[in-house]
Amino acid sequence: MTCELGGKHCVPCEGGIPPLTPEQATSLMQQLDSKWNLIQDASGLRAEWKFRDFYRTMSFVNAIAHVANTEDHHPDLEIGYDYCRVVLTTHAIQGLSENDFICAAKIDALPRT
Ligand SMILES: C[C@H](O)[C@H](O)[C@H]1CNC2=NC(N)=NC(=O)C2=N1
Repeated sequence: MTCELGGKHCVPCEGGIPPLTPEQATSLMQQLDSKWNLIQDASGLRAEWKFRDFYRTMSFVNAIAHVANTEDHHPDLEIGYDYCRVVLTTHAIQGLSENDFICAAKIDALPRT
């Protein structure tokens, strides 16, 4: 198995399912880059990237925006001159769903300069 998550697509989530348990989330973390960390109680996923300048930061941010719009699943982004912080959580269930891991895997696959 190379990356099962990266080949999947997000399924619209409007609630009605339980968030992933910490055990389920920890298991899925194995398919993501080691940059990603679980937020306490496995309520979200967080990662940070550093860049050489604002142009490179924004190129990456725009690529993330494309993933988010294509998958209809939207991370919280914090951006500065040379960094981008990403938090993924599924608002509708106030916790993690597989959608968060699918988006994270697709972000991992983006080219970075
Ligand atoms: C119907 C549609 O899938 C939902 O409104 C989506 C949009 N993007 C979303 N993004 C995130 N991060 N969490 C959500 O629950 C969410 N819901």
